[in-house]
Amino acid sequence: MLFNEEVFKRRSELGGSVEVICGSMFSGKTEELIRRLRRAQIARLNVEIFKPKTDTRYHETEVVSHNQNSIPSTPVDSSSAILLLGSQVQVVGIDEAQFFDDELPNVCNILANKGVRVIIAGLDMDFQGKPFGPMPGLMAMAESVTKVHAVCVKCGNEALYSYRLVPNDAKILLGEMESYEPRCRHCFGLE
Ligand SMILES: Nc1ncnc2c1ncn2[C@@H]1O[C@H](COP(=O)(O)OP(=O)(O)O)[C@@H](O)[C@H]1O
Ligand SMILES: Cc1cn([C@H]2C[C@H](O)[C@@H](COP(=O)(O)O)O2)c(=O)[nH]c1=O
Ligand SMILES: [Zn+2]
Repeated sequence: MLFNEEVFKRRSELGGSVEVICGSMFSGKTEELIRRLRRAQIARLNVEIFKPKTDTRYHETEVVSHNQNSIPSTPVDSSSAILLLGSQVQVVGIDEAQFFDDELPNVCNILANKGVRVIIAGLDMDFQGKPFGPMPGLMAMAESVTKVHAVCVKCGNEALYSYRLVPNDAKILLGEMESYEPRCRHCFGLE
């Protein structure tokens, strides 16, 4: 292997990183993910985007924001599929990360150590305000964590919780405004 290829290989392996975008529903997580991924595509980097097969809310294959902004993605049923399909590219995007299995932090670590820039969006808390799936592990090992906020529908302050409007105790319940509304710390405690 020529010296410059070796240097490039080392430098590209050094270029890996994990970025997490988290917050409540309607806080702009998907919008920010799409923005960062579109910039990588403009920079002509090899980008692969994944979402959990369970997320069929707006579209079967596309990542879609509440503003109907969208970007093509590959639905997968496990984090190991991301490792398989994402290790030959420069940038990997993951939406709805809260729905993935607990192996996702390890998968993202392996990808970043191979030089991949990994950008992840997901709910940090569920409707009860509890940590959601692999999100705590992802936030712990990330170079950067960006917490975004929605507007509390009750009082207009910054919202960090997703209040469930319907009587259902299941942790996973797909939905949008008919089932959830963003609330601040004070209003989350109200009926
Ligand atoms: N209460 C709210 N606070 C902030 N944005 C809201 C609210 N309700 C609806 N939105 C819309 O949701 C968009 C964010 O959508 P999206 O990025 O898909 O959010 P997330 O992925 O965090 O659920 C905002 O740009 C805004 O147009
Ligand atoms: C709080 C909460 C949400 N969900 C579901 C509802 C939506 O389908 C997604 C989150 O979507 P968004 O991109 O953040 O708007 O997750 C859930 O299943 N369980 C919950 O506790
Ligand atoms: Zn409030």
